[in-house]
Amino acid sequence: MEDVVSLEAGSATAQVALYGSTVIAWRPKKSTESLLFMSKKDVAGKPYRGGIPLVFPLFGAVSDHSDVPQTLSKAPRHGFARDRRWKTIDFNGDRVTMSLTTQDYPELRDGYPFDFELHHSILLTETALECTLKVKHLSSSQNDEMAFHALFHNYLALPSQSTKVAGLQGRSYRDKLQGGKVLQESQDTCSYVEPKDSVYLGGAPTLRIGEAIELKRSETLPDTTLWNPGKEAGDGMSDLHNGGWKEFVCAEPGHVASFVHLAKGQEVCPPLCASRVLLLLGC
Ligand SMILES: O=P(O)(O)OC[C@H]1O[C@H](O)[C@H](O)[C@@H](O)[C@@H]1O
Repeated sequence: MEDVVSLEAGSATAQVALYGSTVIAWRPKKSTESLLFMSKKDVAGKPYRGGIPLVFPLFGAVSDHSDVPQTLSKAPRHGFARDRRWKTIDFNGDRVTMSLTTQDYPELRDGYPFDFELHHSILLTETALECTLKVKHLSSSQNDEMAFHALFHNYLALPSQSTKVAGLQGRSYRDKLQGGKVLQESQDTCSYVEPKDSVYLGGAPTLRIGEAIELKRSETLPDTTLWNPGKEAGDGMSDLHNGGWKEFVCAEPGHVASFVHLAKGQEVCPPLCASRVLLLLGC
């Protein structure tokens, strides 16, 4: 089985790695390069530092949250979906669906006592990339309610020093660099000039990132994290090339400010978590 699935739609292309079901490249029509940042440094055994890693079932570290249920108390940082090999269950040229299940990985139940299925579908069109994550809590679980966070960790190949994000004015946000202090966004655009690590609660369903990218998200993804490590932390990251922090901004739609509680046997779709990223200009 190939490690990477290639998608094509007219002259647009995308690549999805089985490792983490990570979209590692996305080139819409008329674009000569991928619009997704990818680090030039590869550290074996670590998730991709770039593309669109998936965060599930915990965002950040256990210590970042005051409401972590017992069932998530052993979850690794950003969960386990981004560093497991997923399985391709459907492929059709411009669309692929991959799965991660406790049937394939029974050992996941040791730290997260649920039976579940994750299905991640990626659809490419000439101008857009649409990612949909479906979460199913199977009735064979020991526990009645499965708690989780989910997030699409989009690394967009845009200059961190000049890119602005529109659509978050007036929203509350948790500034993770100030211990989670809740502030209100007064600016009509947000920038990444300083280190940035903020979880915005709500906001317009479509965010404009820079000049050319629109990020659309479903109602099931109410939060958006904006992150760039800045120079000091960025240059200290073992999996990021020197100066790499200047080459990306992360705009991450998710359900991470609180936990989703999914009853046993219940499937929330369509879709529980859907993130749509599309090229607005230049096509
Ligand atoms: O280094 P990672 O585990 O991939 O996390 C990278 C970043 O992800 C998110 O954006 C978080 O809000 C940040 O706090 C974190 O630093």
